[in-house]
Amino acid sequence: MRALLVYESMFGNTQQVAEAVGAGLAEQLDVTVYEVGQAPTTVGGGIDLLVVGGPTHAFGLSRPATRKSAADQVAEEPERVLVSTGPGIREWLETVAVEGAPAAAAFDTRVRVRFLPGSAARAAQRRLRRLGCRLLVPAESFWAAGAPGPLRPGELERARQWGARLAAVLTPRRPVP
Ligand SMILES: Cc1cc2nc3c(=O)[nH]c(=O)nc-3n(C[C@H](O)[C@H](O)[C@H](O)COP(=O)(O)O)c2cc1C
Repeated sequence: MRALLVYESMFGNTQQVAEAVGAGLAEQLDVTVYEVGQAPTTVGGGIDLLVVGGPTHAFGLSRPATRKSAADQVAEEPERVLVSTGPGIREWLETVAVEGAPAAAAFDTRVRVRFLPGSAARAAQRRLRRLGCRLLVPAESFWAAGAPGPLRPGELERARQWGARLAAVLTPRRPVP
């Protein structure tokens, strides 16, 4: 079975999580991981699972202004590299054509601050549903220690396990871990 994972990342946290989720999915599926600027404009009927991930910006999916704010932050720190330089997951989900009602799931990265609401993954999940996708599991968040980061300890392993579990839910021939 085939999976497509599309991620957006400014500072690199979501990119790392995406690669870990991809590794978990690859334990059972044929998976291709795309940075959103490189992602196809059509998700064909041969894709069984579509996974999208992005950073939470201003309580939801990024917008041009929030991406500019992140890019400005990166520009001030010469050791950092901006990962996504073009449109984000919001824009990709607004324009992509999805064929064949695939299964889907969404994740984000964000900072764990008390009473700070909002999740890019939940916003992406609503859009995936509108595109006719069947959500396999609830939206998942992976935690950064702050903006820009780094990720909290253990989050990459949790991301790999989440990917492996997604694949197992999609192909329940083996017991779900
Ligand atoms: C402009 C901007 C707005 C943000 N807004 C939120 C927010 O509302 N909630 C949150 O939990 N984190 C917020 N963050 C933190 C990011 O979600 C977090 O640093 C994330 O891991 C970044 O992922 P990336 O490295 O893939 O870009 C914001 C970061 C930026 C740059």
